[in-house]
Amino acid sequence: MIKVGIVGGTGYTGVELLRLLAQHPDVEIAAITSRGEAGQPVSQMFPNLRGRVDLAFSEPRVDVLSACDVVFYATPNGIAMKQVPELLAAGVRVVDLAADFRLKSTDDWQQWYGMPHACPDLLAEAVYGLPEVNREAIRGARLVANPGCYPTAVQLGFLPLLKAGIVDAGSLIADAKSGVSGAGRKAEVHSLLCEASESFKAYGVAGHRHLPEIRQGLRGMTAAPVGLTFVPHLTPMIRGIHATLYARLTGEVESLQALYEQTYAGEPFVDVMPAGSHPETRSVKGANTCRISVFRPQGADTVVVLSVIDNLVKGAAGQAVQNMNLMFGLDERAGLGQIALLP
Ligand SMILES: NC(=O)C1=CN([C@@H]2O[C@H](COP(=O)(O)OP(=O)(O)OC[C@H]3O[C@@H](n4cnc5c(N)ncnc54)[C@H](OP(=O)(O)O)[C@@H]3O)[C@@H](O)[C@H]2O)C=CC1
Ligand SMILES: CC(=O)N[C@@H](CCC(=O)OP(=O)(O)O)C(=O)O
Repeated sequence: MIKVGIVGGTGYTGVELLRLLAQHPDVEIAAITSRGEAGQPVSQMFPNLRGRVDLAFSEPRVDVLSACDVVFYATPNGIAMKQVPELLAAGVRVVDLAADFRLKSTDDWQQWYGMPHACPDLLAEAVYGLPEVNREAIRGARLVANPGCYPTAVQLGFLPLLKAGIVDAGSLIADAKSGVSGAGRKAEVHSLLCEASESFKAYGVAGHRHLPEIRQGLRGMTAAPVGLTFVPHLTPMIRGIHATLYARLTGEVESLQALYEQTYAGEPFVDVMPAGSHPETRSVKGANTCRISVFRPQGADTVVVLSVIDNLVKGAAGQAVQNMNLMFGLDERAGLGQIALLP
């Protein structure tokens, strides 16, 4: 059994990791941390885990985490980078759900996250954990940077078009909407019921920290210069991301539908919907799936792609488990068989 530690076990992505890992056939959960809840039994705080997780929250101490085979960081940005060098030195592998190891440029990190990087020497080694792009590098990696939620939906949506070189990579548009759990579990005014429900708004239009991450990923898919307009929105639902993507066709393609189906043939967690479908966020709620459909409205030169994920699963904890499976040579699908909840 693989001994797993979770740092940040009381946040939404930490609890989602617990839900998935408690059902994983090859995993033993060995440590779950929370500074605020240290000493409290996990199942007392989260009764859905009664009978499944028989541990109490502990302090995030490196000496305790060093006994694990792999540690997941489900913590705010800038926390993992302070502990990861010691864990790697102790032979522990790490999957960071935060952004600490996603950007390759320390200047970009400083600019978008507003703090100096604590271990810039590890950025080259860290593997960006989008399996549909980096599967081979993830196998055997010591340190995986799990992608952000918006970046997962947007990159998977654009990938077939950029790889085929049939769109203007300089004028891409990603219009994305997220459920409120994307903001995490900490108390904040903008995520209160009365603030977030029965309303809908864009935010971060001038620049969101996922912009450099998405741009970096898209640059790896094409030799052409990439230009991206990214506009996130907060929508009054709990889980889910719906990304509507626009690109201008510049090259010939017989069938966009066939291009998407061929690109993702054999991918266990990307589902290309039948032509003409409009994927709904509820069709992926609780599942590690990205559902995609592709359109060319009125035969004009604009391609429209619809890409939906659950921000907490394929956008965070599920993808992290998928990465762990690859790192340890397991079946990539192990523990990730959940079907979405309807309604
Ligand atoms: N929510 C989402 O949809 C997604 C989130 N992410 C990323 O995943 C990470 C976790 O997000 P989320 O679960 O939403 O966050 P939450 O705010 O819900 O939870 C954060 C967790 O981290 C712990 N924590 C906070 N500060 C520290 C610290 N200094 N040292 C150790 N533990 C700490 C908290 O517990 P305590 O304070 O008690 O120790 C808590 O358990 C973030 O980096 C986020 O950006 C990525 C993709 C999607
Ligand atoms: C709705 C909402 O607030 N979403 C978050 C993004 C989700 C996330 O946690 O992204 P990282 O992993 O990169 O931090 C936001 O826009 O800040």
